[in-house]
Amino acid sequence: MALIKLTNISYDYPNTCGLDHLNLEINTGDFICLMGPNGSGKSTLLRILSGLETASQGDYQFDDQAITAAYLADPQDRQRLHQQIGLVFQNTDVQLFNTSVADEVAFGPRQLGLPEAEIAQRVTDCLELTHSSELRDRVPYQLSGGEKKRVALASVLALNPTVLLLDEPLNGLTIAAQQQMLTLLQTLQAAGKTIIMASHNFKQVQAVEPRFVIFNADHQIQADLTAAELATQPEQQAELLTL
Ligand SMILES: Nc1ncnc2c1ncn2[C@@H]1O[C@H](COP(=O)(O)OP(=O)(O)OP(=O)(O)O)[C@@H](O)[C@H]1O
Repeated sequence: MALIKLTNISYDYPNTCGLDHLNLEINTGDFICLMGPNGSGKSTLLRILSGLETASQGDYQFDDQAITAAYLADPQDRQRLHQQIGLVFQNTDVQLFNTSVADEVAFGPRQLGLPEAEIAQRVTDCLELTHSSELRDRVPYQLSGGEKKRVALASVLALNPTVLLLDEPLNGLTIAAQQQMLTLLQTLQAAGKTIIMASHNFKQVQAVEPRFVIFNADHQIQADLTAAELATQPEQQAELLTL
């Protein structure tokens, strides 16, 4: 049974199409890389999966639960989904709003009402995991782009989600930091998490051998391939190198 099942999902913005009749199944432990041209719908899909938006049409099932506008309108149900699916935004500035990194990472667990000792442990663990321990007393707003990405990821991990959604997590990072981020995501996958990331960095991402879900400019899924399948398709690979 798939963890995530999208059936005929479309999303319409006021003047433009965001997604056009998507069908997609994602299993627990998958590592998926969403690729495609600018504006093809990758961020829109991540927003729908996270429950920030609901599809204009179609059916979204998460862990056998239909995620509908009515479901998301219920604060408890919405919180349950947000606990299970964490989104690291492309623009981390919209995600970071606390006055210290430690408070930023503690924010989600505090919202859940966890005991302070448990919160403190999660903050320490998630900062360590994201190589951000030395940032704990810094002001998030003043961090570098790469540091902000690590702290945003730590703050999402602090909720211990089953599924991690990341919108262009490699953007603005040095090659070394990109590799560090991918290694971390692989570690999380090995720990049982499901990883779904949007990226343009085919060369870097290729090394972690994800499943590639490739969009076309018409906001549809053009191909859904394992890394091994993609390796047998030089034309598709050449196209991904141009994104
Ligand atoms: N808030 C919005 N209002 C109107 N149209 C939008 C909005 N957000 C996205 N769109 C449009 O929806 C389509 C899909 O956009 P989306 O951001 O999902 O693409 P993307 O694949 O993530 O692009 P990129 O690679 O540039 O990040 C595009 O045509 C875009 O212009």
